Amino acid sequence: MSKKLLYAAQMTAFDKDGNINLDGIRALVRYNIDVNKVDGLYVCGSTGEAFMLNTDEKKQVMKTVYDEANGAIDLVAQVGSLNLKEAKELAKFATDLGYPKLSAVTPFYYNFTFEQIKDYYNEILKDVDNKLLIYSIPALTGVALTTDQFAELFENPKIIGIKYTNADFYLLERVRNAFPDKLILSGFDEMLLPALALNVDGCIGSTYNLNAPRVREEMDAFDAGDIDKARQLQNISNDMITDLIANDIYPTLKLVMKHMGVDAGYVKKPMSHPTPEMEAGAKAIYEKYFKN
Ligand SMILES: CC(=O)N[C@H](C=O)[C@@H](O)[C@H](O)[C@H](O)CO
Ligand SMILES: CC(=O)C(=O)O
Repeated sequence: MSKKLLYAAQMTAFDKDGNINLDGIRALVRYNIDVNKVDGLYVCGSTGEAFMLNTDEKKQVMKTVYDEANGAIDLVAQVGSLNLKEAKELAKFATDLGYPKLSAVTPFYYNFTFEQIKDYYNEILKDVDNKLLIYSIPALTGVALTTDQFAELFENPKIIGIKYTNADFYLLERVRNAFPDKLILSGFDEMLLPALALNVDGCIGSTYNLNAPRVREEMDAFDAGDIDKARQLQNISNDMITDLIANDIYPTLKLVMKHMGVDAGYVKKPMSHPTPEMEAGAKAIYEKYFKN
């Protein structure tokens, strides 16, 4: 049985005014490699607040992460954008840098038809020699692809898998069995164990920036057939994720990181800057789940 893959969704550090902080980004990457020992990073996704960045900022983030990782781990550049020209430009930029994989969110906001979505993916990949994971997150995009639609997208051989951020386990079972050779990575950290039960290849998530060691232990327990242990670990993780969400997850991820010795700076507005109550909540999360 091959080992499950653990990817952190890379955060982007900002200063108080919303400018990207490259030193903070480097420190986060180092922590993910040296302490979390992740297999890879998902760069410029939701957790990276990338849908609030301009093209040049996205390029700077991709370059800084690539540079700091220095070939030590796998890297996935999320290039999807409602501006297809930007998506293409980023796909070329990340590929030229050396990113071994791309990903693109399904185009959102306008109710695009499936034909339009298919054109979008094929267009992004047309001029680049790279592989791509479909980023499926229906709760935020409103786009829920079916098994048949995934099959049509997979007709493009450059499309190698799915980042599956969806609570629909019926669909996950259908998709996993329809495409045994595709890379399927689970995107809801709080639903990892049921996704493992359906034989996903691993996971990508925001909370792994903090919680990767516990999650590695859970996946190893699962691989070893120790489901009770995996369930206990998922239970602790889910208490932690429930507390993170109640405290406002994006700024709180960064606040807890700071307790771990990594200054990840601020989130970007319109996300919220921390209040004293949020700071106290983050300290409590750190002490309860991470201080040893
Ligand atoms: C929108 C978003 O951030 N999704 C992440 C990955 O897809 C997850 O890692 C969640 O943050 C996490 O599962 C908490 O709900
Ligand atoms: C996995 C996730 O949270 C992201 O899109 O960044």
